[in-house]
Amino acid sequence: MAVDYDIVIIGGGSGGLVVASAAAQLNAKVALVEKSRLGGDCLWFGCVPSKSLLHASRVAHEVKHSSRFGIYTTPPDIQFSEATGHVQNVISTIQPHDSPERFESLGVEVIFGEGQFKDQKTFTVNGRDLKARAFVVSTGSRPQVPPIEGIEEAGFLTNEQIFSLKERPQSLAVIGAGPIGCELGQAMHRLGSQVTIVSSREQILPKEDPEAALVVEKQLEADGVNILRGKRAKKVEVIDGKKHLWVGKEKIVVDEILVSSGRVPNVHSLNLEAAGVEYTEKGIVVNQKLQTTNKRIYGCGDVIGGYQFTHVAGYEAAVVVQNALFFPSAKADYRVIPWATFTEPELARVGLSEKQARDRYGDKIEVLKQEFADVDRAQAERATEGFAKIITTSKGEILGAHLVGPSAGELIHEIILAMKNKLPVSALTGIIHIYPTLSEVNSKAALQLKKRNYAKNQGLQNALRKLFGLLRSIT
Ligand SMILES: Cc1cc2nc3c(=O)[nH]c(=O)nc-3n(C[C@H](O)[C@H](O)[C@H](O)COP(=O)(O)OP(=O)(O)OC[C@H]3O[C@@H](n4cnc5c(N)ncnc54)[C@H](O)[C@@H]3O)c2cc1C
Ligand SMILES: NC(=O)c1ccc[n+]([C@@H]2O[C@H](COP(=O)([O-])OP(=O)(O)OC[C@H]3O[C@@H](n4cnc5c(N)ncnc54)[C@H](O)[C@@H]3O)[C@@H](O)[C@H]2O)c1
Repeated sequence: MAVDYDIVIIGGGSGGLVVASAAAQLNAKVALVEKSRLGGDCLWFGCVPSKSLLHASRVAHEVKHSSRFGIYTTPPDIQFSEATGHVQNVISTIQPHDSPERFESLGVEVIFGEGQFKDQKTFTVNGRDLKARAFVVSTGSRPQVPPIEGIEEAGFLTNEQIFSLKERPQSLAVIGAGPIGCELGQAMHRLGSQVTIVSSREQILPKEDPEAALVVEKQLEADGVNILRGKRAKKVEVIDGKKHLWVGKEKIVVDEILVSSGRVPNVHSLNLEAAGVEYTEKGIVVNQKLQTTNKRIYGCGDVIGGYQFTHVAGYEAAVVVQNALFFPSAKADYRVIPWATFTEPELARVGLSEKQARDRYGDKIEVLKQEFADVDRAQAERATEGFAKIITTSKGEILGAHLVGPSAGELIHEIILAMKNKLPVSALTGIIHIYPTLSEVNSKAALQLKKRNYAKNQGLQNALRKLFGLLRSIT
């Protein structure tokens, strides 16, 4: 039986929009179903507003601390509503790229509505039955609200409200010390809120290299952020307009609470059961080809769990386009997935952690660590906290990298390129790095393997000593 569409995409965010534009540009017949606005979390409540708010907060911090460069100012007057106004302006500037008009001009049929699967082959929206050769579920995720007694009654903020606040909460408790909690905790503190971060683990940013996370933690504390480690928020009560939050045996009194304690996949209103699509509380179950348990239905982005990043949703979208429109042969490859947390200092990672590398390769690994303090450009800018740590096999194959420090999210890309193309770590010393740039942190880290191997090679050292002695004697 003929169908109307090559592909129907449910959810128009980072993943769904990439599928839609690529498929339409390949001349496929495409429908995109979106329940609210195109753009998804990244544009409206995620990457774009958080990086914009972080930038405003960094400027405030720089101004406040400019005397270390001999520049004296009065303390900055932070107009919070203008800082969030800047955030909204950035969103408005980027939004046309994700607009329905742009997608319609590419040939995508954009349908606004919240639909459901009717059966294995049909998605119904606004009373219309959409039949397609393939479907993609890319409905993203939403904040997980932890089981804290009284939280619903007391009220709280998530990433869906914080960027449109007009008034700065004088004090803010941030529940969760993952990337959202650390980025927004630092931004809000630098913009004038008194922030307390509640971290369920001893280590903030628990998915990161412990030494690297410690560098971020020290900066947060130097900023004045209060961090409660190894504790969970348990109960909240409103007394005289203030929120009293019990964290273990401690009580903190704040004006507002930001919940940043993880994400849940948006699966529930889709009637996935009717389509034979299995899911767990982590997300829709997919195979390596990103097919769900119904082979005609694919999943990509946050809704399938895993790495919840815009660039990963985009990568998965490319795999889905190939498999859904043509022959399902492409497999998602998660070996070289980078990400960064945009606190100051930034923390960027690709590949294995030191522990994962040791678990897999035993002691046959090398940990090449270079502090930013030995990089002249970092000294010039007094941004010397942090390091690059590159983990390799003894032969120099790059297994992972962890950078914490100025512009770490930018600097990691040459390592990603080397790793993806299976270049040895020596490739990072094989190109000339411009002096003085922060990127020297990578070449200096990489050079350590050469130095280490030379230091171990007594035979070569003796031979060179003899050779130079001979050359001197005959000159
Ligand atoms: C505060 C914050 C900061 C972040 N910062 C970064 C960052 O710096 N870098 C980075 O890489 N990632 C970042 N992320 C993560 C990133 O935003 C997500 O990984 C990314 O948006 C996931 O894309 P997606 O397509 O899966 O979901 P989304 O982009 O959220 O898109 C899902 C879309 O589906 C729609 N939808 C939901 N249910 C339905 C339904 N039933 N029917 C129809 N449509 C539906 C939604 O309205 C939405 O438009 C951040 C996230 C947050 C919360
Ligand atoms: N820069 C970026 O790329 C960026 C920025 C923000 C978010 N993100 C994405 O969004 C995802 C979600 O971020 P997130 O920070 O919400 O989640 P997360 O899962 O990474 O961290 C949340 C933390 O909160 C803790 N927690 C849970 N309940 C708690 C409680 N009651 N009290 C105290 N702590 C509690 C969890 O143990 C966890 O460590 C990230 O994993 C990432 O993929 C990316």
